[in-house]
Amino acid sequence: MVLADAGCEVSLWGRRAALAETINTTGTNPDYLPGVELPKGITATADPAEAARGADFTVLVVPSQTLRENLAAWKPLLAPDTVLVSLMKGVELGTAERMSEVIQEVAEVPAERVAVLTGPNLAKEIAARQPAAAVVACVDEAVAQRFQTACMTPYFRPYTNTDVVGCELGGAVKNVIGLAVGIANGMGLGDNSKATLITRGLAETTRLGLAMGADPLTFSGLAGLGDLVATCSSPLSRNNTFGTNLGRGMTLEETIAATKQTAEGVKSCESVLDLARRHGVDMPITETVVSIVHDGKPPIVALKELMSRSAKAERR
Ligand SMILES: NC(=O)c1ccc[n+]([C@@H]2O[C@H](COP(=O)([O-])OP(=O)(O)OC[C@H]3O[C@@H](n4cnc5c(N)ncnc54)[C@H](O)[C@@H]3O)[C@@H](O)[C@H]2O)c1
Ligand SMILES: O=P(O)(O)OC[C@H](O)CO
Repeated sequence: MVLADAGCEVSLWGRRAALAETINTTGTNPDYLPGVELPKGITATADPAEAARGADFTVLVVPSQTLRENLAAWKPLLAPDTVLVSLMKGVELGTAERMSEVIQEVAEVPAERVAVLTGPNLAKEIAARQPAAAVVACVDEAVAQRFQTACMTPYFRPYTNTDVVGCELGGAVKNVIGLAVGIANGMGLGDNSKATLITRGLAETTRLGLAMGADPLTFSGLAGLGDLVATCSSPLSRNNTFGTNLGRGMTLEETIAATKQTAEGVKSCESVLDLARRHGVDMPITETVVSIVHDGKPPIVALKELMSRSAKAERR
């Protein structure tokens, strides 16, 4: 929608031919954005070759854990010199790779051909054309500027950044902190507790970023604090809602069954913890989320353990 509103010709791929046909004939996507009229200039197709043909930008947005498999199939179809843009906010399980790393590896393209769009961008609010800002990150600033121009509209304001590592970590770790805040919310905890999780969550994100060569200032920007605030305060966030259901006492199976869309933090909390361990970084909130979501630790027990850690200085 944003690209079409910005004047681009958009070819949208989806797995289901019937849904692509509905989008083309009704100008709406009733399964994902009911009641929203899509702009002219979007053509949907279930044929990836048709979607990829001649594209200046190939925008990738599937669940993070399926990207490698999807992109391997699409690689022969990509237009020469196309810039691959990731909208995904996850870290791959097993490899602990960021999405731009998976893209470079699978598509065999240099970092200069890969950009990331991230920031406080809850889909339903964007679809309602409510004002929002975002970050386009690429190691090549000129490439980031090209995509910035391609997606700038009166309601969508993208900034550029060359710190791809920081921008991607901000997007992936905020989902884990969103789960933690949701759990606190579901347990009936108040705003002091949630503000503590957000602030200390940002501290552990920044520690990981520093260890991985990111610019610490990125984390006080849209990809860090901005997205953290949106995710941790909105019931529209799938990660936040997932955590709230767990905190209210639903089992993991019940919570998964109640979640219709992708809550990236559920899988990425494990890969973020993997990254932290590889880089020797302490991420106690992430560790707590993993223990609740994957090891079945009752939230009340995990909370007690988190609060009884040894005393520390705020900044180390
Ligand atoms: N929805 C948002 O507000 C939002 C905002 C910014 C970024 N993102 C990111 O976008 C990514 C995707 O999330 P989403 O909101 O689109 O999720 P979603 O669950 O709404 O949609 C995922 C889409 O991927 C398809 N899909 C599922 N498995 C697939 C597979 N194996 N191969 C191909 N397609 C598959 C689904 O059919 C669906 O159309 C995530 O990384 C998320 O963090 C989402
Ligand atoms: O619904 P969530 O939790 O995946 O969050 C959506 C976006 O990432 C918010 O910027």
